[in-house]
Amino acid sequence: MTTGNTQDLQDNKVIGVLALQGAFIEHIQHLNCCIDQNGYNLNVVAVRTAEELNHCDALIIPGGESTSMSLIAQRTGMYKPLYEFVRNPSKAIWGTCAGLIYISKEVSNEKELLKPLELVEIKVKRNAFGRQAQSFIQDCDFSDFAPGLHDFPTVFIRAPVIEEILDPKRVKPLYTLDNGLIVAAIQDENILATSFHPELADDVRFHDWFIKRFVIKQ
Ligand SMILES: NC(=O)CC[C@H](N)C(=O)O
Repeated sequence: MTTGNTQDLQDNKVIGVLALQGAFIEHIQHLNCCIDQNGYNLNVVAVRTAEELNHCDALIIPGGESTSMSLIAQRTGMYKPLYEFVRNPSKAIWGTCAGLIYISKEVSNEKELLKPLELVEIKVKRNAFGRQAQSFIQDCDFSDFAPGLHDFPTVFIRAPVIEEILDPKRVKPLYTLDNGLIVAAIQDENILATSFHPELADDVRFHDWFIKRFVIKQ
């Protein structure tokens, strides 16, 4: 019998972090910190194989280099398992930076060799702020969609932006910078895309919001 309490909702759910390339260790560390701080009954695993993927209830695709991530996925036979997994509406999916690019439907530039999962109905522009030297951190107030998430130190490293929402019925923008660039969006109720790297901030509140909103659905 489910009492409907948080414990039942958590019951050993597994959050996978795609570990083919990029900042997957930092995501794992942030998630485990949230689990330690809140006593969530959750597990976090690095995902490199279809077998590991199949045990997951959620998948985070980290920042890094999307062309490399894409080539490694193809060469390791992970493209098809990932393509199918992310289309399961019972799974929570979160792409950060290169991960946002990798789950997008269309990429408007630097798309040679890139084979995205074409999940999220958006067109993205890679390296939209310029090169590494133009990377930046700014405090953002995400409290409109994430209660209490004020003044979050938001890290943009050679970040993409969402140039166009291809299906506004399914995709809603969550955050737009003062210059009008969309840097966070949600598709349906289970897919999150962010241009920035919460895993590189010395602050786990964004990951805790992801766990509550997308995984245990508190
Ligand atoms: N920090 C990042 O993930 C950068 C993304 C990278 N510039 C790309 O286009 O794939």
